[in-house]
Amino acid sequence: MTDNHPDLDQELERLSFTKAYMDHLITAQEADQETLKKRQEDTLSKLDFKDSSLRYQEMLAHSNFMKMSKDQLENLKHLRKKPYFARIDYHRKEKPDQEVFYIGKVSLFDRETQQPIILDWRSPLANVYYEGRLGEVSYEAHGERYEGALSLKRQYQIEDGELHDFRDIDVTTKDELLQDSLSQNAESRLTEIVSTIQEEQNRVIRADLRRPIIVQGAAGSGKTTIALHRISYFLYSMRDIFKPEEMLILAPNRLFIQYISEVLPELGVEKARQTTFSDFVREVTGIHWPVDSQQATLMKAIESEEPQEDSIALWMAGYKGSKEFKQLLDRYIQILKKKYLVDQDFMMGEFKIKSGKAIKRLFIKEYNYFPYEVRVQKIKSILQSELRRKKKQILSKVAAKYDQELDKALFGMTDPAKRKTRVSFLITRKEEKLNEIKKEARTAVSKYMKQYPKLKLTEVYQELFSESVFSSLLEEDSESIREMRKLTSSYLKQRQLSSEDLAALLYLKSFITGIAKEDQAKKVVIDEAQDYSYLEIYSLRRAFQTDLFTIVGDLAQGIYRYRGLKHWDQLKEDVFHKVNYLTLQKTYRTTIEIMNAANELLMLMPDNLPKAEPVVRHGEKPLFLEKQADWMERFSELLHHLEEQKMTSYAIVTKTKQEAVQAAEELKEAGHDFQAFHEEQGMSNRMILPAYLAKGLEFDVVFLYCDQYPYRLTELDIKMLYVAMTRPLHSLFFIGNEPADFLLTHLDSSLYHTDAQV
Ligand SMILES: Nc1ncnc2c1ncn2[C@@H]1O[C@H](COP(=O)(O)OP(=O)(O)OP(=O)(O)O)[C@@H](O)[C@H]1O
Repeated sequence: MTDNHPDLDQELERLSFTKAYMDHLITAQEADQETLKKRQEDTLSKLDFKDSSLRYQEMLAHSNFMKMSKDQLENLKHLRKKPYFARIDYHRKEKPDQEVFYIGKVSLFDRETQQPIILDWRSPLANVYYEGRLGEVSYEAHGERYEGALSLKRQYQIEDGELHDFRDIDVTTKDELLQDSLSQNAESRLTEIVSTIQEEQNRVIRADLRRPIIVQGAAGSGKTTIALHRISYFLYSMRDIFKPEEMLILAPNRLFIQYISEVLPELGVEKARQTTFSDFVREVTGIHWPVDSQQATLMKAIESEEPQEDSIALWMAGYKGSKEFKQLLDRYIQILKKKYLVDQDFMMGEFKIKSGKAIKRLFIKEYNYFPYEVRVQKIKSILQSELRRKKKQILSKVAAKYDQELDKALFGMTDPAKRKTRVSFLITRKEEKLNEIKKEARTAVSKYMKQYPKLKLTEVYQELFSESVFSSLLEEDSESIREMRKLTSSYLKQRQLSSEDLAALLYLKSFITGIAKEDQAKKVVIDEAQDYSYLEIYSLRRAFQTDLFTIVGDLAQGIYRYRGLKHWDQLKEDVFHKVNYLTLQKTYRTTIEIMNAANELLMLMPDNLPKAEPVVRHGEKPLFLEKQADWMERFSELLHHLEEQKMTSYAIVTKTKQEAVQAAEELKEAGHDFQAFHEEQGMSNRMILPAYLAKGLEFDVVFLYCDQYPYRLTELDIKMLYVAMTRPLHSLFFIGNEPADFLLTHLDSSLYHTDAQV
């Protein structure tokens, strides 16, 4: 603690003042709660079964309000433990004096003076703290730029409402709070980092919210964390326009969703919808056929002896995510569209209500922006209302015509017998005619609408792969394409899908029916975006009709490269307009020693991928442990030693799923209980999982384990190894038969230890 700092008393006083103010608010809120509860009980006691639904609605509104203020109360109590984490002293040019601002997770205003007691970290002025060095600093708010001078940036460590420490940051001192935060242990969840957001990260969070953003960030550079903070910033800045439920977060798998979900309440974004691409498409299309996951395709390819280039499954996955396939779908969509081009006149009996030309025009031109089925519904309403309008006119016209004839007969015919017959004929005929018209009117619209097709998504997709349709759409032909058609066709016949079909289904659906209102998202965040195919992202963009995408990923970790994005230009050029492209090069997760080894591995890859720059934090070099007969004892010793060092979360990462299962059994026999991976089971502090599932996660200690499946010098294996090596925060071990199992022989031997050396 900074015991003899001249500002210590002032800081302690400030904290007490803030806490006292919060206490005052808490007491007031609690009293409000009591009153509300009483009122609710009162209403309830007076309620009887004859009461109107209005009364019930009133009660519901009441209880919602109670819940809201209960949440507010909980938040306030939680906040009291750490009301703020930083302070800035800022002198805005046009103000007479310098002002002091305390920055916290949410703002708090003095109710009487309206002065901020705490400034929200997302507020425009707080940007000065993240961006600014001491000296001249400006900030932008409500479209205006304010100039000023920053004379102090101070960070606080407050725990349970007690001030533990505070430090001033200027250009020369390193950000110690960041160092402290990084040396902590990994819980089985992601944490919130508002107090230590770095400049390059802040730029991503606050980048123009109305433009799509793509972030290429190194492993551990904070992409996931920053993407979530950007949503929080988005919701704060656009709170009048967007609701949290309108946000969609797409994560790579369910395990990952569990991993991020706990940080969401802290950031106020827990109501954002979180799902995977596969679950999302299945839900919006309502297709619940079994789907072969992309992991399954990857695993099969990894476990098989066949060279990956020869795998038809991988080739198919690549093709079905490609731009070529999208173009083929576009041609198919044109064929489907033709089915909707009805151009018959809309008649009610012999009366024309609307010309076929005008109806077709509505479909092609006026309603161009809507999906086909929506256009059809709109045409239906137009026809209904025109019919209603014209029916009246037609009925009175027809009636008038008969009345005229009647007049003629009554007053023009002299022979009474003939007149009688004629009049009675006309009266009956008039009645009949009017009834006929009314009857026609009742069914005219539905009869006309029958001309429009009723397309079923699965059937449409199946039809695409029929030989005649497919070959008519194809620009080039090849053996692989023909095989893909046949395989897909027979798969679909068995009512089965592979995950690569989902993007195409979503794409087709967006043209045919569109996405239901409740499934619409106004802002989309895609994590691990390198693993998405071109068509997956294109179909999402098309389905939501919005450009508000935050896309974060790392091409170096693109283990699904056969299907995923090869470079970001594909999205920048083709999918979005005016993309903001940013990079995150600094990496925060792991130590310099681990990152150096991982960086060197990257160099084995053909693409010229930029190395990640670790922030200054040292640790042990990775250690290779030979899997000899006594390896389990050595492993137990290591675990014991690491536990003494207070490491809490451990993962054993294998290359294949099969190896993970075998290793889990072997370890269990030796008394080490590591939870075998399972997407649904969630995170634990001792896990064993294949590399593809470890993507995005982190642990204090990682053991890369390899017995039967050594990593080969292929792009896919290098990337998987890279993903696995960048998971630990503190320590990395290789357990295998020889260093070559982990391609260590291709790295400089000074980058790692072997068991014999220690
Ligand atoms: N500014 C920061 N202050 C403190 N910790 C940070 C900061 N930025 C990132 N971290 C920490 O670094 C780790 C990596 O962050 P995150 O998982 O978001 O990175 P990522 O880029 O998504 O990683 P990967 O692509 O390897 O999965 C997390 O533990 C996160 O809390």
